[in-house]
Order: sequence, then structure tokens, then C-alpha cells
Amino acid sequence: MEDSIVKVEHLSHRYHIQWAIQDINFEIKEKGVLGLLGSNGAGKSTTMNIICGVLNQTEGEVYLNGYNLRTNPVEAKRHIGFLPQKPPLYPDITVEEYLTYAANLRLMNTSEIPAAVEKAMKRCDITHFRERIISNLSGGYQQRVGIAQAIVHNPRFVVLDEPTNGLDPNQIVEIRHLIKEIATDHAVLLSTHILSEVQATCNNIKMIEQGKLVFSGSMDEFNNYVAPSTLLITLDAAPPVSTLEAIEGVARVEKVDPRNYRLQFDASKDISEQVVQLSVANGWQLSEIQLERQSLDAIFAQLSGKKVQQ
Ligand SMILES: Nc1ncnc2c1ncn2[C@@H]1O[C@H](COP(=O)(O)OP(=O)(O)OP(=O)(O)O)[C@@H](O)[C@H]1O
Repeated sequence: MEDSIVKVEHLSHRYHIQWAIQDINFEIKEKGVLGLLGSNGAGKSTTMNIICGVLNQTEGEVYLNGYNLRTNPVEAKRHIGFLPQKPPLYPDITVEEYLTYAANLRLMNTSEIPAAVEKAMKRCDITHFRERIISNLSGGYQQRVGIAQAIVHNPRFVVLDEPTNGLDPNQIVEIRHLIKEIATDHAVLLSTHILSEVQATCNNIKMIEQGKLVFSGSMDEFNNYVAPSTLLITLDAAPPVSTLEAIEGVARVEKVDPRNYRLQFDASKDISEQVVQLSVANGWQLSEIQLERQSLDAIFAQLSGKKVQQ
């Protein structure tokens, strides 16, 4: 348990009679960005609100740095920083005043606060705005202040709920860069329903759908999880389409042009080797063969319909 940053065991929550999440289990032991991906209403905010101590779970346990959040909330919460979907900013005070206030709320030693505020401002590149009233900052800089309050007390675990929501494209790039930088010495949990966000930012992914974890693994594992099921081939002496359709395992053949064909096959049977052998045996002059990977959106749609996998 010592080196566990966060551990979630059999976490379930129900609002009234409807279960919002059911039997969520995971453990984070390393720094880096972990994406919590799911469509709207999947259960991301419920999970994060429980982990951050904002909502009491119906069942299960959360341990932060080994401390049980239910039985030892004050100690557990020292190790977590949270940026909710709506940043809890006070628009009428300065950046420095706000971060000092946030550090006090985190029960930091008073003597350590000025240095911690300085460090968080530097990290988030907002030192030059320290005297600026928060409402006078752009959306991107307000978000930086939100991230600064989440790291001011140097927690091991930082939770960011849809942190690029509502930002313009340049601000999105900058905030993603900042998140990756912060993840060099914190474990960051990033909630999003945007696949490209996960691709651009995360090392590992957990996907939640209808309150259940349906995928847990690295970005590469996620991309490979749904096996490719389309083969693109170039044949300089192609046979009739009906010959290609007759290959065992081929479900459909699309003639892209006289040399290029797209073969759809049952994902459980990779037919590449068979196609190569048939081409050699029949003189089809195969010059290119390529497995076509499904787009992340297609994987997302497919995983959404799958049952729990942990
Ligand atoms: N306070 C609440 N009372 C009743 N039901 C709720 C409440 N909050 C959330 N729910 C329901 O719980 C389920 C999970 O919601 P949750 O907000 O955790 O999902 P989410 O993945 O964060 O979605 P979003 O991206 O839209 O915020 C949904 O069916 C939602 O309608």
C-alpha cells in the first residue's frame, strides 16, 4: 500500500435508486497522465467527486497515499488536488491572494505558504499576473490559476475534470502542454469525453461507460484493443472480385480502383497471410498490403457497447 498514490476498491454509487457507477476498481502507483474517458453521463464526475471527497460513496473505499478517505479524510485530502469542471475561482481577488487562500484551505503551514504560492505560479507561468484580479484574465489563464490551486500544496495526485472545456484552440494546446509538464512529478487523472484529448495528453486510459469500467490500459493497448478488420491490398494483376470474395473469412470486398481493394474480414481471423499465399500461387502480383486501423471514434463507439473488463 505504501507506494500506492490512489487506490479505488469496489466503488459504487447510487443517486436515489439508479446506480451511477458500479464496482469501479483501480490503483495508480506512478506519475503521468491517466485519462478517464467516457461519454456524457457515463459516471466520470461521480467517480471523481467521490475520489476528491466531494461526494460520499454508497459502497467501496478510496485510499489516497494509503489513507482511507472515509475514515481519515483530513489526512487523505492532503494528497489530492482537484480542479472541478467549473473552476472554484474568486473573480474579485488577485491571483496571489487566491492561491494563498487556497493554500490555507489545504491546511498548509503558514510559513510554507509564500514559497508554495511562488512555486505554483512559476509552474503555471502566471507569476507576471500575480497582482491581476482574476476576472480580468483570459479563459486560458483562469484555467492556469485553477491548475495552480490544485498543485499549490504539492499533492501526489491531481484530478482535472474536463480542463480544456470552453477554451480556444491555442489555449487548449497550452493547457495540454502544462498538464503534461505537471505530470512529470504528479500523478494526474484527466477526465474527458474527447478522444483526441486523451491521444494528445495521456499515457494510460481508463474508459467508463454506463457506470462500469470497460477498458483499462496504455494508449497503444487501447488502439490495439479492437483488432483491425479491414485489409487494403494493391494487386497489379487482380482476379475478379468474386475470387477475392471467395477467400475464407472475407465478408465483403470493395473495389477502390482496378488495382486497389478493401477486404473486410472477421476481426478474429487475420487473413493477411492467406492473401499473400494466394497472390503468390495465382500470380496476382500483390505489391502492397496494409491492415486498416479503426479510428478512435469507432473504437469508442464499439467499447461503449461492451461489458465490464477490468
Ligand atoms: N445529483 C444527481 N442526482 C441524480 N442523478 C445524478 C446526479 N448526478 C449525476 N447523476 C446521474 O448519474 C449518472 C452519471 O453521471 P456523471 O455526472 O457522473 O457522468 P459524467 O460521465 O461525468 O457525465 P458528464 O460528462 O456529462 O459530466 C448519469 O446518469 C447522471 O444522470
